[in-house]
Amino acid sequence: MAGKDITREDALSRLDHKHACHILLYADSRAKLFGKIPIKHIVLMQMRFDGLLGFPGGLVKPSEESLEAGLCRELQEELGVAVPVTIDHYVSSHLAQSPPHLILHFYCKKITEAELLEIERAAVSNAVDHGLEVMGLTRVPLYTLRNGGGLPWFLSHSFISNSRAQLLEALRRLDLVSPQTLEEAVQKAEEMRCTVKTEPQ
Ligand SMILES: O=c1[nH]cnc2c1ncn2[C@H]1C[C@H](O)[C@@H](COP(=O)(O)OP(=O)(O)O)O1
Ligand SMILES: [Mn+2]
Ligand SMILES: [Mn+2]
Ligand SMILES: [Mn+2]
Repeated sequence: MAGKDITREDALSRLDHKHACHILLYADSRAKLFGKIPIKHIVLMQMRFDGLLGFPGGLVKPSEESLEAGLCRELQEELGVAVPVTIDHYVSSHLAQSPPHLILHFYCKKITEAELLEIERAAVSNAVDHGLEVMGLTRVPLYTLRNGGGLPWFLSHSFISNSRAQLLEALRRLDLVSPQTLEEAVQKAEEMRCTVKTEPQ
């Protein structure tokens, strides 16, 4: 996605801009798909009201609340639980090219598998936005099956704003997927996206 990364300080100096904060919550897992494919890590995303994939979070007004307080508020609305987020979980700020004057702050936080399960449970029963702004939470498959299923097919879906780039950057930075697996998955997803486009209308 076009646009450019800027510093947190630069971002916060732009009071005439809109600010949004989103977070990648993840946990280690010993689970195995079909009893043999190690899951290794669980990464949470959400299916939004507009049919696009994105991370939990939302618009924050720095003049009224800190970025982290605003993100915590959004997580309460969208996940139905209080997820403590501090500046320690802050990763980056991105000045979007379009729409203009929108800055996207990104966070990552490692939690336990039990905490992540509790979030998934609470989202359905407690989140005010469940079934409205948030159609539901999803886990990101981090493995690649022989037929290309898993991460490649997930990456071939449509994502909001720069959330796909945020996901890829986080998977690299946190070493949740090997560089080779990630590269291959991105490549396969590209091929699939092209295939879908060429199908007869
Ligand atoms: O996951 C995301 N990563 C980067 N940018 C995102 C993500 N989700 C949305 N956005 C962009 C595009 C949206 O218009 C704004 C506001 O976010 P949103 O979550 O839709 O806002 P509310 O929850 O409605 O407050 O950020
Ligand atoms: Mn909001
Ligand atoms: Mn929201
Ligand atoms: Mn949101």
